[in-house]
Amino acid sequence: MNDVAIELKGLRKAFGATEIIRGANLRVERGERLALIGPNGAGKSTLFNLMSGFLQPTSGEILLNGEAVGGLAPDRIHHRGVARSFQISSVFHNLSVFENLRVALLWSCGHRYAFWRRLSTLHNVNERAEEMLERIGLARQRHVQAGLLTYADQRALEIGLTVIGGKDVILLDEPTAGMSRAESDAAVDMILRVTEGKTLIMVEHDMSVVFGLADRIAVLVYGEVIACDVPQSIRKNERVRDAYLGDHAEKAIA
Ligand SMILES: Nc1ncnc2c1ncn2[C@@H]1O[C@H](COP(=O)(O)OP(=O)(O)OP(=O)(O)O)[C@@H](O)[C@H]1O
Repeated sequence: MNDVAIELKGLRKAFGATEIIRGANLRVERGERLALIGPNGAGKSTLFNLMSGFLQPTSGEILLNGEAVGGLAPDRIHHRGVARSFQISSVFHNLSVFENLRVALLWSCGHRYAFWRRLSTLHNVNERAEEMLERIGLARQRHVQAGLLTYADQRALEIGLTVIGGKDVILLDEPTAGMSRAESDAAVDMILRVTEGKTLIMVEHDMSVVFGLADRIAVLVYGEVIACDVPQSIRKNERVRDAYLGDHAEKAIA
């Protein structure tokens, strides 16, 4: 059994004449939680888009469980076990929290959502949606229209929608962006709970979230992974401090 869930080898992506990802190498082990950090414009979202099929690499390889997936369409990569969230909300605002979870689950299993179909008749769907409601802490809001949830609860729902399909590799793009300190702390606990046993790759700017969640941290600077290591080593890494962490590191150590 291959212990590497996802691997990038010499990955490059150019937009016109501008190369944004410049030979990125990364190995993410099965079941590990990896935070991807780096300055604005370093190429973190671009790397996510490449890993999830929303962009095609210019060259280099993306291996999922040892098999090349670079260039496959997003639905094919999803089918092979990768689920991603977006910075922009993917929640259906007019549907209830519970209904959102059921739709996401059906879509992930390859069913088309039909409003006239009695979803309750579909095997297992209600049970799994119930379970996810509990895990994301929204059981009491199950009948609330998703658009009426607080911002933090909408982000929690979004994570539930990403994870509910049962994929093994979860990509979260800035899951705590825009949250208060208390909301971010609660989100960290929730993310730890819902991604247990899965491979998690997360883009995040908030260093207390990064240091609270990650087994390892990969630092992307100008389209290259300049370091990938356990948090204690990243804190001490001179190159990382110079290129990015600076003051962040001092705060993270505290
Ligand atoms: N489709 C595109 N066409 C042209 N340039 C692009 C495209 N997508 C991203 N870029 C450029 O690539 C660079 C990296 O962008 P990206 O969003 O990946 O960075 P990031 O590390 O996620 O930044 P941030 O932390 O600010 O979200 C930026 O200069 C951006 O303008």
